[in-house]
Amino acid sequence: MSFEGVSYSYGKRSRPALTDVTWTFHAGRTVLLGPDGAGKSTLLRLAAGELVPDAGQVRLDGDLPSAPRRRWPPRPPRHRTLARRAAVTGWMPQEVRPAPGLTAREQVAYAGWLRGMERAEAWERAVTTLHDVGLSADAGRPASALSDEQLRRVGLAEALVHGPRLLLLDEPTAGLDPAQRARFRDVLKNLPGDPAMLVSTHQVDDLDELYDQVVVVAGGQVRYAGSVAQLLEHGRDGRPGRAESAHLALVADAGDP
Ligand SMILES: Nc1ncnc2c1ncn2[C@@H]1O[C@H](COP(=O)(O)OP(=O)(O)OP(=O)(O)O)[C@@H](O)[C@H]1O
Repeated sequence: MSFEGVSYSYGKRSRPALTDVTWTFHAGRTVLLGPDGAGKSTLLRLAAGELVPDAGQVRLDGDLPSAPRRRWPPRPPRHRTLARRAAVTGWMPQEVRPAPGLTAREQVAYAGWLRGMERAEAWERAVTTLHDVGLSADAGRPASALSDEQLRRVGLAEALVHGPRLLLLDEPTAGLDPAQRARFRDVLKNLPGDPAMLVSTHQVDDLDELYDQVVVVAGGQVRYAGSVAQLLEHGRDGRPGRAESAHLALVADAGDP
């Protein structure tokens, strides 16, 4: 997936959430870092096809460019592009909500159906996907009765059920305690098929356990894209291996608080 000169604003009067972002996602696991309001969620939502750029293009490998948002009426190729992106990507937003009245299995199967799977296939795949995220025992429970951490795993299963090539996860471990975070990280590490991932987070203590690439976003721009090992060399406090200081140094360089 590549971003080519992508800009996005939520409204005419608001400051752009992303400005002229050019960046290419490479296979593997990439973590997206940056302060609050940096533009991480916006970048992920553009990657998922949930938002359409004001300017520039977000492309899957070899696909058609997405038309700029303000071109009207939208042309059929754009719809085909977005439909394909929905099939190829799996998207987990920051907040996973329980679907009222549905069990965990029904919620995951419904997500599969929305992504174009046959009903029977989605129903069966919901079982294997819930197994993959360690929730087999809870598949028949109402989603609303699950803990916050279990609900995140339902959200992950929803993102995975249709077998995407690229997982896009927006702060999947925010608000979890350290033990829950470690459990969620193990689930991500051991997913069958080892899908490519782009994951935003504020947790920087254990980056190298899961990720190989890092992107740092600040002020709506990509300030750094490279390997985790290279990022760690950016620390200013003379303590190599400290992702926290390395990432803060980059953000400070960008003039952000
Ligand atoms: N729905 C929205 N309407 C208006 N402005 C928005 C909306 N969503 C985000 N923004 C603004 O766009 C900018 C980028 O926000 P975004 O959520 O992408 O940042 P983020 O890096 O994901 O932040 P966080 O780590 O707090 O989730 C911010 O200035 C934010 O206030």
